[in-house]
Amino acid sequence: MEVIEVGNLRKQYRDRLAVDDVSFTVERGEIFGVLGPNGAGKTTTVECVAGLRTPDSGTVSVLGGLTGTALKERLGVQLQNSTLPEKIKVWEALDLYSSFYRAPADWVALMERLGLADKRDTPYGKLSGGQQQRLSIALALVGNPEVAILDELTTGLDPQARRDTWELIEQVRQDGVTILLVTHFMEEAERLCDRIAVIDSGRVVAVDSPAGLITRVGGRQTVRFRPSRPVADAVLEALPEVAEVRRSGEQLVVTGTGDLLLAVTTALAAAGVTPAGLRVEGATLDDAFLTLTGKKIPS
Ligand SMILES: Nc1ncnc2c1ncn2[C@@H]1O[C@H](COP(=O)(O)OP(=O)(O)OP(=O)(O)O)[C@@H](O)[C@H]1O
Repeated sequence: MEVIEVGNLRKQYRDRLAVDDVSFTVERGEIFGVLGPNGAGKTTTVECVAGLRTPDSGTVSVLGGLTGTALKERLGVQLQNSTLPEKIKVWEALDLYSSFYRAPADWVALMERLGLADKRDTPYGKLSGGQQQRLSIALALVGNPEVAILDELTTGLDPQARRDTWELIEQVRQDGVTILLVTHFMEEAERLCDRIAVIDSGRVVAVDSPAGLITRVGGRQTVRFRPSRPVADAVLEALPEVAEVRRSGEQLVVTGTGDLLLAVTTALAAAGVTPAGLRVEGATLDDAFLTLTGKKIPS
């Protein structure tokens, strides 16, 4: 069953077209990712889904078309740059937010799950960036939502806190919550998302599983090595298997398809070059993203 349906969404801010034409559906129990470069229109899209912005045209339906209070009861939202009053304490924020819902979660348990128990009496303004982020996730989940919208979930968290948050989100999904996740991080998208909409310049360029997106790159591989002596790019570029030759420090990075490794090593042997530290890598979600959008997301 579809929990979120977005059809031909369009949103303009004055002279800036933020969302041009975005359509996707999210199934119950899914973690659905919205991935795209800066300014692609991800936040605007999910704000429209959350009912916080009115689209200029197109349709948005959440949980069969709920609106107003009925929707707020069943939807949890964590938005980028949402701030709380400096002086509100962690427990006060959780207690206050839980009072907005008829059947809230146990906020004490949630506070513990997010590693905030020892910050219970700390004012929001005195929390670190990562702790503020974790509190905002807790506040999105305190209403026991059926659908959670999480925008840049782990931005600002250190690697350990990021991994802990991913585990938490996996647990939340196991509880049956449908999650719409905006992210910049390929690793996060690959680890968490069942399906991903890749958005670029306000349009959906692909919707697929992470593996499906990678397959679209068409078996692209990368061979890396340090040549024992200088070798001209043209030697490798002449091979039909080779699409691109780059240099990264002392390393040569050769991208291509087919039996790339054999073609490259044979050509190097013919040129009297030994490849040191030879590594072969398959396509990644980064490659798929680059192919689909022509842009690279900084990690
Ligand atoms: N309130 C606003 N008023 C005017 N322009 C806006 C507003 N909000 C966003 N924009 C512009 O609309 C475009 C899409 O922004 P949006 O925040 O939706 O993209 P995004 O993909 O979430 O980007 P980021 O990853 O940088 O958050 C951008 O060019 C942005 O500058």
